[in-house]
Amino acid sequence: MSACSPMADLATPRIADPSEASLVAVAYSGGRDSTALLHATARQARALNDAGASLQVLALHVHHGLNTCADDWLAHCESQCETWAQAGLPIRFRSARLEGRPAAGQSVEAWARDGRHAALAAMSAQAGANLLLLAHHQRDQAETLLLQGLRGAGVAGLAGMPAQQWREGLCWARPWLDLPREALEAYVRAHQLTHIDDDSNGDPRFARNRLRLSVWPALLEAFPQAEASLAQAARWAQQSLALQQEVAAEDLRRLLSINGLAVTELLALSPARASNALRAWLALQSGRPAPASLLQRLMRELPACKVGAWCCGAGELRLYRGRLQWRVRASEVAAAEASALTTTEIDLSALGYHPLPAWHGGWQVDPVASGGLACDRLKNLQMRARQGGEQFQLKPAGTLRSLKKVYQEQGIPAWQRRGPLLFAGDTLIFVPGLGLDARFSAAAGEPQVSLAWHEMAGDERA
Ligand SMILES: Nc1ncnc2c1ncn2[C@@H]1O[C@H](COP(=O)(O)OP(=O)(O)OP(=O)(O)O)[C@@H](O)[C@H]1O
Repeated sequence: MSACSPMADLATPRIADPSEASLVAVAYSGGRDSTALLHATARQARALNDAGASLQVLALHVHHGLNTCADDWLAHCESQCETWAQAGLPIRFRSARLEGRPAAGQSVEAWARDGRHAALAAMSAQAGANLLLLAHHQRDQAETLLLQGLRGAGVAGLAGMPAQQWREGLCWARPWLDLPREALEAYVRAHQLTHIDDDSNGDPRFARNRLRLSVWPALLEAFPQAEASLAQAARWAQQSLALQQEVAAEDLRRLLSINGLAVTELLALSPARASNALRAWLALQSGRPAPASLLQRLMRELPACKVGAWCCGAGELRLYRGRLQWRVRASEVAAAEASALTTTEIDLSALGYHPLPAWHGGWQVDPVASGGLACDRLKNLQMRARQGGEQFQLKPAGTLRSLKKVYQEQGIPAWQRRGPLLFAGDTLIFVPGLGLDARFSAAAGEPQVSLAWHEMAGDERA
């Protein structure tokens, strides 16, 4: 495969061979880079189809409704795809238009990015695509690292953009992240591709534009290797981030119980390791990175506290009997209860996070080696609110007991008993806070997954 082959090196647990995927989505803004990526992907799909595969490429365009030229860009993208399709490339086109405007004080860039991501995810899901390609390249990665550094980011920010990442059952992949911008320019020239030029790229109100226009030319002149070196620095940061996450997961396995995080044991760790574990736990609880100020405060105050409460997004942290617990605030719980009265049919067979805004949370599905739910049981499940009278078996050698009794025995506080229950038909199979009903634990060697219910923080629910 050539250096510009967009589907090279995209091996993932689910798509080991790209020819197995019948639909590959490409995020197509109409700009130079995504035009090149879409064209190269479609050409490669056609070559694979000639060799017997059956691949379709889905070009996904998002109309942000911000620029007066946005209608023209949409029309350009649609007509370009039509032209390519007529020339025999296996391309289909879809678009979505963002509604509303950024709120007063909200960053336009952040609003557009969040809306675009949601629209791309929704269009991919609707079409049945689980691989979405983005045209970021090495220069974008180098810029991201610089911008994050200038904001004072930690390792997670300095790691830049991942080459691939599963979110909500969709693999977001950047196959050209290691390619210099010049390689894409050369591809566009070689194939005489036409693309749009977004005039807002010259607007110095946006930090990335200021970096591109003023800083980058001077930087390159003084340090010609800057792009490759910064991208390499992001790769080292990605490795460090992975290591931090592994250490945090190991520590949390020891420190966590159903009653929360053991504070004495946490503080017995080195300060760096303790704040690493705390950061990971807070992010798991609230579904988003914890503010650095909260983390610093907790590290300072916890050693001197026996009881305490701290605000954390829409949630609240409580220290009680040596354990730190996180809970959604009472008003949020009431809203969640009100919306949780109906049965929701759900298919959890895709790995990753499945958001359920109406239930104010989502399911995280991860592969495990043992103690999980068999993969062939993940379709046709139902979520229901607790009605009373449910039966649950906690241990393999135990008996079926009333859920209420199991909650009491395990010391689960009332506010942790509100997550939705997961049923297969009439049988309760999973309870947030308690886990999987032991009768449904998959046999050793069987493909299986772990399930976890995460409540969303309030600002995620908007
Ligand atoms: N409006 C959009 N519709 C669909 N995908 C988009 C859109 N804007 C950006 N993307 C995707 O995100 C990637 C990075 O976005 P960025 O804003 O850096 O690109 P761009 O300058 O708009 O266009 P390009 O990267 O195509 O030159 C794009 O390469 C493309 O894959």
